[in-house]
Amino acid sequence: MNLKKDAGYKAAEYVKDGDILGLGTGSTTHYFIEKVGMRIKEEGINVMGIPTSFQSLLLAKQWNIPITSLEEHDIDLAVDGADEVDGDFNLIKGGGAAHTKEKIVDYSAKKFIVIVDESKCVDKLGAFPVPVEVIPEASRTVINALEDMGASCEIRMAERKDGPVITDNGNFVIDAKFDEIESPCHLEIDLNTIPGVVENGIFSQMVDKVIVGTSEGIKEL
Ligand SMILES: O=C[C@H](O)[C@H](O)[C@H](O)COP(=O)(O)O
Repeated sequence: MNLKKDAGYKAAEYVKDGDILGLGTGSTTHYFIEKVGMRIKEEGINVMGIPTSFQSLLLAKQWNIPITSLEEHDIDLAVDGADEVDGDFNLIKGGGAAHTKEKIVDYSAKKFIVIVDESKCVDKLGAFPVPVEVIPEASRTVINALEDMGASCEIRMAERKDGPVITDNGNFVIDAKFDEIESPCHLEIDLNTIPGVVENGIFSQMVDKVIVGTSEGIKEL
């Protein structure tokens, strides 16, 4: 049973001929991109993708999905994963450090579908730390500001490289753990007012549908 694959493949059913697609990042979106590639090959549908990361760019190229950009096109449908989803469709994203481009793409789409397995569904956001992308030179002052807001912070370290994770945009990521996130919408706005913050991983707007892979089958919320 592969719940991420179930959700990703289901979302690909919403792709229509001629669509411009926002291609999210991560292990769940992997299956969406794969299935879109299969539909291009088998059904001959005509779509183009706007990637949210080097990961989704490379995967899209592997599946022969034509690539375009926001300079050229508006997005009909964006499909993306999440690290947490609450009952009001607020999200935490950025477990793969891709949330800045994801937010640009997802928020600009006419329709935004989130795909997750059931482990990502929560009553309240916050067990997963909020990823905050920062200009490297601002790390210390941003951490000070985040701590003043009640978070405990860590600069995310790379696993197969010495030193910090460097995002696709050349920045650091601070993982900010808040005890409670009372208002995702306010926190999303407040975090972005700290000088040096590029973007944070709270997504409190724009989600049209959540597709959840569960052990009892697909649920569409
Ligand atoms: O930065 C990464 C993205 O926000 C991902 O969409 C998110 O972390 C979920 O990834 P996965 O589907 O691999 O759990």
